[in-house]
Parts: sequence; structure tokens; C-alpha cells
Amino acid sequence: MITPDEALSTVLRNVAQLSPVCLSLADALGCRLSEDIQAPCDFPSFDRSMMDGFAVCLGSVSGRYRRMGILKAGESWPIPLHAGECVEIMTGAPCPLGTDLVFPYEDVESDGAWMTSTQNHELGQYMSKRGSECRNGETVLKKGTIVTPLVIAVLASFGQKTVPVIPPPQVAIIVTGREIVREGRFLEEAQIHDANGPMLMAMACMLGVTKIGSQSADDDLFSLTQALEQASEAEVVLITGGVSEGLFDLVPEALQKTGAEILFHKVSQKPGKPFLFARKGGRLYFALPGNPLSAHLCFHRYVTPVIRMMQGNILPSFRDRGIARITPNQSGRTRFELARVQGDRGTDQPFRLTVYEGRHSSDLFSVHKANSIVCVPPSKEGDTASFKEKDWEFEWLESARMEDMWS
Ligand SMILES: Nc1nc2c(c(=O)[nH]1)N[C@H]1C(S)=C(S)[C@@H](COP(=O)(O)OP(=O)(O)OC[C@H]3O[C@@H](n4cnc5c(N)ncnc54)[C@H](O)[C@@H]3O)O[C@H]1N2
Ligand code: MOO
Repeated sequence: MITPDEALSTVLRNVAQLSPVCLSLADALGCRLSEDIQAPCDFPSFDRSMMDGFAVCLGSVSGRYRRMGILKAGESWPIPLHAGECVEIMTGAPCPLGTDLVFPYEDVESDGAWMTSTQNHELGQYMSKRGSECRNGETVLKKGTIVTPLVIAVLASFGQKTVPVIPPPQVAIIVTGREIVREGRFLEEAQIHDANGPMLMAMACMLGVTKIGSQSADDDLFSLTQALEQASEAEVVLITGGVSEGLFDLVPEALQKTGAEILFHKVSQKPGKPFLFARKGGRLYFALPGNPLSAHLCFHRYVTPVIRMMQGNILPSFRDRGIARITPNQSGRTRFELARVQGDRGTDQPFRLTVYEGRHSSDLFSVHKANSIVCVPPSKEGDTASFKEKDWEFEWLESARMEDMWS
């Protein structure tokens, strides 16, 4: 059986970044730009008042200016100001031609016909000059930039409706098993509700996936192959259940029947031993063992990096260290244990880990507070089975939230 590291490198060797597409600004949130973006005009595109007050054309020795009228944002002044004239101007309005500076209301006295400045001034004050943020044709956003709400604001400022990005993959989820009842329908005896489908959908959403199909299949070849055919739009296909040794675990056979090449089946890990990885052209298939914690681990460890790489992301290391007491691993397989990290805010004390050990991969209820995973390698021969507190490396789960970990 291959090791988890060998499994991960086989998976990663088979991933390619997706081709760029143009998405609406909202759909592009979280994606990487696939091209540099140039400003289509100067920004701001006119000399803009930064304050409510008076736009003045200098020239008055006494500091008194003739008030020529009012200029709202969204309007422009038709004629140039002459020396000693001013216009009452609102923030965001274009300064009239001839404006030397803007006085805020706080720095003047005005009687309606005349305005007198009461403070010193500087040329150009409170004017955001045309092109002062960027010039027409200037590169304002670099290829590879992640589209955040601030990037969306920049693009929207140029009037751009779409943007070229590396999209997230389309994901299809196939939930197998006759005993699984979906979408809250009534349970017959020996049936259970679907936990994997909603969990995997949520995990994909956390990685920015927006197009997720979900369907179910019975434990027979016809139903499984039909479901696999229906998933042929997706770049990532997740199948849960039916991948182990049972008489009705037919997912490997169904994948082969549809022409997918199985790259490995079974990994020396706990949970998730029956995990299978296959591909057909650019489409990757992950057959995740049916027990929810196995499906969770296999998604976290093998599917998450794939979805990131398809979107042109590097693989960040969400690793940290914390103190824990963990039973030595004499299973012969690499153990991945869910854990809860906690810290003391404002101290430099190391993180502490509560490791949810000894759970079966169907024991969902006691681990839902987990925010991390610890990898416990198999003990080496001759290791005394000591059980001491020590410093362990852990990996944050995608769903971990900082505000939830401080005690
Ligand atoms: N003889 C052997 N039996 C098993 C082995 C083995 O090596 N030899 N491996 C065990 C391990 S480890 C796992 S994990 C499971 C995985 O089996 P399958 O992937 O074939 O999954 P199923 O048998 O279909 O289901 C297992 C378990 O999970 C429940 N399940 C399935 N889907 C869902 C869902 N969508 N939501 C909630 N729960 C689900 C299902 O009812 C079963 O209880 O095989 C062991 N057997
Ligand atoms: O590998 Mo299974 O995932 O332990 O239950």
C-alpha cells in the first residue's frame, strides 16, 4: 500500500491550472487575475474636490472672494473661474477650470455674496488632481493578484463589469449507497441521512468553488456509471462510499467502465484507507471512503490542494506547532487525528492541542469542534510506547476561525 505522501505526490503530479475565463466581478471574488489590468482612463478623470467648501481662483489680496454659485457632485461648472472668484463646491464635484485650491467650510466665513478665508492655504489643497491615482494605460493590477473586495472596487471604478481570471473548478459530488437518504427525507428502518454530501459541498465552497453539482447513486454498476457520465462537465468528481471491500463496493469497477484510469487505490492511512484516485483526461476522480471522517480527511489532504492548484494558487503551509499528549501509533499506518487548538490571548504561551484520539471514522459527533489535524506517523521499531506531552506539528483546517481558538 502506498504512503500518504506518495499518494499526495501522485495526485499533485496530475493537476493542471485551469484555463482563464472572463467572470463578472462578483463571481471573480477570490480568483487570481490571469492578466495585468491597465487603467482605461486617468483616475480621477477630473480634478475632484475632496471637501465641502469653496473652490477658489486666487488673486484676491484681501482674502475675499466673490461667490459665483453652488456646484453639486455630479454637475460641472460651465465657465472658468477668474482671479478673486469662488464657487461653493461639494465633495466629489469637478473643480471649475481655473481653480487653484479648495477651502473647506471650516476655514472660511461667508455672507452669501462673498467668502473670506480665515486660514493659511497651499496651492492645490483639497483637490484630487486628474490622473493623480493612475494614468491612462498604467498597469494598476498585476497578473496573479487575488480578487478581493478592494480589487473589485478598483475594477468597478473603471466601469469594468467582467475580469479575466483563473476560475475555480466545477465540482460534482456523487453520494453512493442505498442506505443514504438525501435532503431530509423520511428515514425507513436501516437508513441514514446523508452527511457527506453537505459536508463536501461546504468544504468545496470554502475553497471558492461556486459550481457544485450533487447527485446520488445506488450500489449497482448501471446507476454508478450513469451518475459518472452525468458528472462529465466537472473537472473534479467526488464520489463517497462504495470504494472498500464489500460485495457492493463497485465504484472502482464503475470508474474503469467509464474509461477512467485508476492511479491508486488504498493508502496506508487511518482514516481513509480505501481512498482511490483516478483520472480521465483533465478530469480527476476522488473516491472518498463513506465514513464521514474518512471522507473529510481525504478531502482535506488530497482534494484541497488540487482545487487550490487548479485556481493557480501556490500551496500555502497552514502549519503550526502546539503541545499535546498523543498515544504512540502502533497501527502500522499513518494516523491523522482531528484536534482542537487553543491559545491564551495576549501571552506567548504555545498553542495547546486537544487531540480527539481513538475515534472511529464514523464518530462525527464528538469531533465537530476540531479546527486542525495532527499527523501521527507509525512508531518505529524499538520505540518505547511512551506517552509524554510534547511539541507536535499540526495543520489548520480550512474552516478554522481565529476568534474561536482563544480561550
Ligand atoms: N473487509 C473490509 N471492510 C472494510 C474495510 C477493509 O479494509 N476491509 N475498510 C473499512 C474502512 S477503513 C472504511 S473507511 C469503510 C469505507 O467503505 P466504503 O467507502 O465502501 O463506504 P461504504 O461501505 O459505502 O460506507 C461506509 C460507512 O459510511 C456510511 N456512509 C456512507 N456514505 C455516507 C454518507 N453520505 N453520509 C453518512 N454516512 C455515510 C455508510 O452507511 C457506512 O456505515 O469500509 C470499511 N470496511
Ligand atoms: O480508513 Mo476507515 O477510513 O478507518 O474507517
